[in-house]
Amino acid sequence: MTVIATLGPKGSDGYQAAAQYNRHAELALFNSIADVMDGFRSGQADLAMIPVYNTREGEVREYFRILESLDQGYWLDNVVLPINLSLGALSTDQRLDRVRVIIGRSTVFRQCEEYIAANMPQATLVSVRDLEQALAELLQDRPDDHVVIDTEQIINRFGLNLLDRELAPYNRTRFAVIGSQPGRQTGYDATSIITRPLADRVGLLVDILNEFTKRGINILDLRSENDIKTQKLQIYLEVEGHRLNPLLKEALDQVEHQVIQVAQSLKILGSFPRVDMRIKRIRSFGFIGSGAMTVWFADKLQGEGYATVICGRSSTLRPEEMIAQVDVVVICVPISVTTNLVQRYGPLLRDGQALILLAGESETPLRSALEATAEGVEVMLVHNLWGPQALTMKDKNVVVVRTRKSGSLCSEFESFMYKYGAEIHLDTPEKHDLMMGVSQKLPTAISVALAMTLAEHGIDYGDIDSHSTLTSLYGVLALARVHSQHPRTYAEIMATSGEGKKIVAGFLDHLQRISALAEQRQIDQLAEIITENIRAIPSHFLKSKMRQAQAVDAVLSDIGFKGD
Ligand SMILES: NC(=O)C1=CN([C@@H]2O[C@H](COP(=O)(O)OP(=O)(O)OC[C@H]3O[C@@H](n4cnc5c(N)ncnc54)[C@H](O)[C@@H]3O)[C@@H](O)[C@H]2O)C=CC1
Ligand SMILES: O=C(O)C(=O)Cc1ccc(O)cc1
Repeated sequence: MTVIATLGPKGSDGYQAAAQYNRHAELALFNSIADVMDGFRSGQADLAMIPVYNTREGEVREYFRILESLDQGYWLDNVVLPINLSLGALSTDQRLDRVRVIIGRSTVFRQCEEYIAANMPQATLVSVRDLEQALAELLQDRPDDHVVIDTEQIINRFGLNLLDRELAPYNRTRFAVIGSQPGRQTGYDATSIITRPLADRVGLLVDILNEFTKRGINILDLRSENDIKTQKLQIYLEVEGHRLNPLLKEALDQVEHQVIQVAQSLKILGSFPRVDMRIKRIRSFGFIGSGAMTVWFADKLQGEGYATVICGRSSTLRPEEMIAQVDVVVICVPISVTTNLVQRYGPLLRDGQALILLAGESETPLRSALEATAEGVEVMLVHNLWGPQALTMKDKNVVVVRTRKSGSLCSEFESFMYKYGAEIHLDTPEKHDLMMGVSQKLPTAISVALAMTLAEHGIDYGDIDSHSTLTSLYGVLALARVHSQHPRTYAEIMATSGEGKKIVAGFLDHLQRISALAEQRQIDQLAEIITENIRAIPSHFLKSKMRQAQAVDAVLSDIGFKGD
């Protein structure tokens, strides 16, 4: 039978946490965290349960030092226990203003500070290590001005009268479960790490955090302490992901060898299923479409603890069945079939579900989604401006088009993207499509037309680099990007409808006019057009983009980036 070492006595919060973790386990009860750990180390118990954080007290200070010396154990799980503290007395008519002594454990006193100050400010607090023994003595001596604070179970177990309940509301304690085997990977994990005492170094903390941030790894907790003897800084971190996750391994490796630059300066305390204090309304996402972007988002959502189901054209699970099972339906198919599928599947959603469109076009698909779904169905469009090859969404743009039917489920999806660092921009459907005319339809059309022109005139691509100016390189880079990815993605982009169409149409008119003026050698007029353009472009925009262009020039002229 499993034996768990935990804080006693029977009925206390430590006892309840261990019983909640494994109700069949035998519990070995101790009076201090250090004794609990000694019990585990000496082999008296298979697991140890120690309090690490309380919503009212903050961190439990001893645990930092205890964990630092954790040499033969792993932090492998957690228990979050609501703590309900009650007041017990020997008589039922005990008046609170006559109480002289309150008996309890020190942590309980800290949690009930406000209650004691408000109701028994005159009382002396007697903090005991061994509550069991203190209560036995109380029952023997029976002083009429003593009361006890602890859980209701303890008050009842010692036959005391319950005077008041819930002395400290919103009181929850997180306990760490320590075992001798590392925790298994569940896909929704966190890892806790502590550093050895660190030598002073400018920017150390920022540089450590940056290794996680640039890999899109969320930091859940950060604390620091000064080592008692050396007064050097020690940092405790809890980050999302399992210690076997390649990105996390890479980040930890960089922190140890590139940032701190001291071997063995990090100690991984363990990986465990993530403790979720936030309230989530969405449990599951169902995707219609099983392409690259679906796989990308489903993977990230799973990492956030959501269940995901994917329906492709050839999967056995049909969208009709899937829709009935999930909270949020995501349609992520080529732009040209999005509206069709919205019309087909939108009516199957019921009130309380959400339909999220992941697509590069907004006006027509959203209008159909609003028409096709019942009044109580949430509707929103998300257009991520990165491709499926992106490692993370950190600092990448995403356009979110909310509708009058976007509610809390849609907000939860937005929060998920916010959490992982996406730059969220809210647009109307028309604004989205207009701006995609500028950033997608037109540049793609130009790149495609340029490649066709080069082919038509038999231009040798080997001559491009040797004859390019700094300015002409940009167009060639766009050409390369468009022709290095899935042709269908860019064909779909060129064929989108909505406000963006007028950008391509306007461009063609102006190109023709410029081309005619050039043909007629109207140099003054052409220069006048450019001057007018300069007046229309905000000067701060021009300046800032020119600075960026020069930074790109510097990279491109670097020997490693010169074309070969
Ligand atoms: N690939 C990219 O770089 C980006 C794509 N997007 C958007 O994501 C959406 C999906 O794009 P990808 O995943 O890249 O496409 P994809 O071509 O990789 O996958 C599309 C999926 O839709 C399915 N599909 C095609 N026609 C269908 C039909 N008639 N009925 C049912 N399913 C059908 C295909 O079987 C495939 O599973 C598009 O709306 C696109 O605008 C957004 C940003 C970037
Ligand atoms: O990676 C790139 O350059 C892209 O342009 C990716 C991309 C493709 C399609 C979209 O709708 C949004 C972004």
